[in-house]
Amino acid sequence: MEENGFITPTDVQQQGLPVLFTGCDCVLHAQTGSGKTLTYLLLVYSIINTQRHAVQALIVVPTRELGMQVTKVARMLAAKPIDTGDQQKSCTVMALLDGGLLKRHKTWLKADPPTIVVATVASLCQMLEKHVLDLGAMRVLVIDEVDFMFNSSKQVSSLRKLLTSYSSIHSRQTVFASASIPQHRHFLHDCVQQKWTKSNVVHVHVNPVEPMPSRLHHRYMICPRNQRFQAILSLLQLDLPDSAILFVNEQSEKSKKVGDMPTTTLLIDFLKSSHEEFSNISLLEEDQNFNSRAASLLEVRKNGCYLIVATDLAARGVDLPETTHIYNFDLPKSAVHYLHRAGRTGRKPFSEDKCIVTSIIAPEEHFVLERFKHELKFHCEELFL
Ligand SMILES: Nc1ncnc2c1ncn2[C@@H]1O[C@H](COP(=O)(O)OP(=O)(O)OP(=O)(O)O)[C@@H](O)[C@H]1O
Repeated sequence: MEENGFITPTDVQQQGLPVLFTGCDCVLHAQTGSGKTLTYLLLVYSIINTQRHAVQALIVVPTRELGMQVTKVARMLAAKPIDTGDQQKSCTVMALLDGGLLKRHKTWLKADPPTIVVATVASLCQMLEKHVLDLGAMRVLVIDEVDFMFNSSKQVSSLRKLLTSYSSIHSRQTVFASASIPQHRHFLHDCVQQKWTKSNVVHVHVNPVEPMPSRLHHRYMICPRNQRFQAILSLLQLDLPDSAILFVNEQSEKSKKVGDMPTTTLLIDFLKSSHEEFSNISLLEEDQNFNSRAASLLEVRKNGCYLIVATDLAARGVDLPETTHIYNFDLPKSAVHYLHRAGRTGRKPFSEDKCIVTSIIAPEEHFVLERFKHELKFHCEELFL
């Protein structure tokens, strides 16, 4: 840990690891940017046996981008071989993600199974149905962004199959993680009733009274919808953010059908034509192909200071710790979406930096923001430009 700059454990690591090391099933419920990834990876590295040639840990994530990020952290930790006395052997980590070349993975899984697999549900189930991936030796199963996984219809049936038929609660330690678990008591009841976890599952709920990091500073600006573009330009020129993510809602199927230009494109074109300082803007949205999504993230990570226009694809788990400002060009669909978008900033544990979240809202949306403020217990300062 120290070699990688992790000197002091975060709250979720301090509270979660002692529970995880007892072997208990666990729901890690802690704020965005609080170090949940490292918490479950430390558990994985504490129980895998690098002498065994079998998949011993499976980490399931909602998106390719989050999967690549978790794989990178896992490989960084695996880089230092674990000294097992007679010989040192480092473990291998496979990324089994949507958009990947599964043919190559099939060969790899048959020839020399990796110790750890990081997977999206669709790719994982393809390999399980083809009996290419064997979970017989799996000792820990992690479902990251668990609330999203159970609420997105595309993956919930495959997820339930994974939890109850492709593996059993008695042969594995199950870890769920998220910064948001709506109606968590109801969810924990379901975990036991549906046999997703053992009955003594532990809910590690860090900061139950503060759903979001206290160092986030929330603001809002009321303006008619037809003046939003000018409003975001004025905000950017006021703030001059080092690194910012501008969130817009995903284009509706109806809008696509009538051939409207997506808001992401309209916003990027407007900003680029308004000021040369906005010439370099990255895009991250579902409708891009995987390569252009990867290229955007690579560009952003390389530059260190960036302006990204993104949909909620970038709201879950993506870790860009340099992000200082978040702008909601469209108000998110729910308080949970607001929490995860806001959580893309304020991601440096132990930092005192103030990080700013600004929403541009139409007058008729004010009551929605009030509802988010109540649900997520935060104050929001009105901006007048
Ligand atoms: N003990 C630590 N000390 C310093 N930095 C840490 C520590 N643990 C994790 N971090 C860093 O904190 C940042 C956030 O960690 P991580 O992405 O795991 O958060 P998270 O809880 O998974 O957030 P989210 O809910 O948004 O997915 C990362 O850049 C990570 O490297």
